[in-house]
Amino acid sequence: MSATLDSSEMPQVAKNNAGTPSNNIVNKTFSDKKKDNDNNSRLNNIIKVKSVIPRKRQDLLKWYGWGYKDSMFKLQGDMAYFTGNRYSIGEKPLPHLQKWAVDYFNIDTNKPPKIPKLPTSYPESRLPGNVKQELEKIAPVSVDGLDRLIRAHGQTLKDISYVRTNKFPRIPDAVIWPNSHEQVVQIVESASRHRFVIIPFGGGTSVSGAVTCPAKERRPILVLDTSEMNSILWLDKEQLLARIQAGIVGQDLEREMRSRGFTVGHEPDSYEFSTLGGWVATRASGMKKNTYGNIEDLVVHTKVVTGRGVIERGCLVPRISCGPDWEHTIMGSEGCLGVVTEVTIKIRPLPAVTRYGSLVFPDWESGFYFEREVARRRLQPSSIRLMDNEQFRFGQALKTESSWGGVLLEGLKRMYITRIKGFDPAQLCVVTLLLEGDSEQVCERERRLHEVAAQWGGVPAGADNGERGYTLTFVIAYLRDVAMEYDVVAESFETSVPWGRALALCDRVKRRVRDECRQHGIVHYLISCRLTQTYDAGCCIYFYFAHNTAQCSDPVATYEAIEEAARDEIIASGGSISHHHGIGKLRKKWYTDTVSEPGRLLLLAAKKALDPDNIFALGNMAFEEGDIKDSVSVKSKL
Ligand SMILES: Cc1cc2nc3c(=O)[nH]c(=O)nc-3n(C[C@H](O)[C@H](O)[C@H](O)COP(=O)(O)OP(=O)(O)OC[C@H]3O[C@@H](n4cnc5c(N)ncnc54)[C@H](O)[C@@H]3O)c2cc1C
Repeated sequence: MSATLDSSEMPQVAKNNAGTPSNNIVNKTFSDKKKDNDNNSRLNNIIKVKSVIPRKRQDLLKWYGWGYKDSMFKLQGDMAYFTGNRYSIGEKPLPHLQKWAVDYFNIDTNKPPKIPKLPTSYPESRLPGNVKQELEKIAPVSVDGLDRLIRAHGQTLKDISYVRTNKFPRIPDAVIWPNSHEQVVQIVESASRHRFVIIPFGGGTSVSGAVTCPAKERRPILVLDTSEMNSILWLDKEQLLARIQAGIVGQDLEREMRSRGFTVGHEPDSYEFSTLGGWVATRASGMKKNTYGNIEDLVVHTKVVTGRGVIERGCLVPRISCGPDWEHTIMGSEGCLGVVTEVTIKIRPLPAVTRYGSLVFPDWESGFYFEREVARRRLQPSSIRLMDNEQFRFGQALKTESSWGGVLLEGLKRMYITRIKGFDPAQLCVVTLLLEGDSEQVCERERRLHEVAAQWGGVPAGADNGERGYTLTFVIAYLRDVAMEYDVVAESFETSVPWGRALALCDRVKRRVRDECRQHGIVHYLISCRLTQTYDAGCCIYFYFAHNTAQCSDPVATYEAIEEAARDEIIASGGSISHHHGIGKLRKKWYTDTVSEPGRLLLLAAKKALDPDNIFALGNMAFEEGDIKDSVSVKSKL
């Protein structure tokens, strides 16, 4: 195997600071043996990546919400704007956003925004002093209140509401930052000896409550922050593979790969902050999965530290017919079976051409049938997304220009679409496209897509609109913070569904949400959806729901009750518990209906086999939350 490495930086060889050999957990792993063979060429070229995100995350990121501290929506007078210059709409007035927010949510912009105050006190750490000292010999440890608070949660509405009001029933007792697989082995051994709980923490972007501390846990909880484990261990240009530590953040990974002429191509909307290990642990899906695959298609090999030892396959092969693929037990295990420390992942040469595109359709059904036909013919470009009319209008509200009507409906294009084609602006829908490949492939694919679009009344609406659609994806995540400042709660939920049931599902879920709002006395709300991924057998539908909380004594509980009703409707309509957001604690209720009893028992058996002491007591999926009794309950169920 000819391995070519790119960095001249010296390796960060893992140190056992405690000075004790790792005895309990398997000492020599398969990939160590492999390293012995390839040592000379690989070890000298480990690339320690300098992450955009510092260890003190709070220096760069908001402690109470989404993303960078310097990036947020602000309402001022009758104008809205987005601060900072990290995103294309930064520091530009958004003349339509405030009117849109008032129209939909009846917000009172004269009231001062509710900006949360940093807590002044935190629960005392329950980590015993002797254990802390032992851990400090392995890797840096913090018991600082804010370090613990910001790693007590992910990004669900409840998480963010609790962090803003300092209402968490339980936060971690300490945070540790290992920088190597070997250090993780020692930490897990220590947990086994001293009976504390470990929560693996990547980017904290979970939207399922997966990373949130189990409220009932009585043992000390240690958050194992993977962010210092972000080295590229080797990169093989011939085999198009790279072995990477699991804590690398998406944007760092992509930047490093691009600078060497490659891409992993996995771009979930959270990829600025989420990590490789998090993607594996949640079975993530990226926006360009049509070209590069979802995470399960990209991963070739994982190395995982469990309570029972290190689990990994002994060879690096593209496929193996060797019984059920247990690596799929790790993918989607949501931190409950162990810590993913290293991942071998496919890489691709950078495409010669990246082209955006957009199409306008007279209504949702036409756009939907276009997408269905594209999937039937397997014509999907890297990304293809259909937005409903509500989202089209929201896109208009985020325009930086002052003329109402929007980019899509400007000038001649506007006249063509509305007057000549006769599209109703209150019905029309937009498809955004992202095409990658060589110039000829991209042109040919675009031509064929336009041909199919024409059959469903679709009209090309230009590259700028497509690009804008994709780049705005990253700022949309910032809206919830400003919404909460004006008493609006918001969240997204998603599903996968067979083609034949998708249209009915969208209809029924929207109707159910409207009915629920009526029953809860909610007048001002938004329910909207888009079709974000397509497959041979169906698609992913992604809903946004937001409402004014004026009528709600407990806004989060009301939101959750409505989302729960929506999920019941999804399941009744033939949809799944989740397409890529995972189960966590939020969607556990539907786990047993999704997986039959033998399936649940198989998961519990895997837990018993890999984590007999219930070190990873996160309480996600089929596992009960928390305290030491739960490990017994897992055992007794078997
Ligand atoms: C704005 C926004 C957009 C999003 N868009 C997408 C999207 O397009 N596609 C998508 O799939 N998801 C998306 N998500 C969800 C989320 O980003 C993914 O679930 C992501 O994979 C989580 O990665 P993370 O590193 O942030 O993990 P975390 O949130 O830190 O953890 C998630 C779970 O994985 C476990 N875990 C993390 N690292 C490890 C590890 N090394 N070993 C073992 N367990 C580990 C944790 O214990 C936890 O149970 C989005 C979320 C937000 C807030």
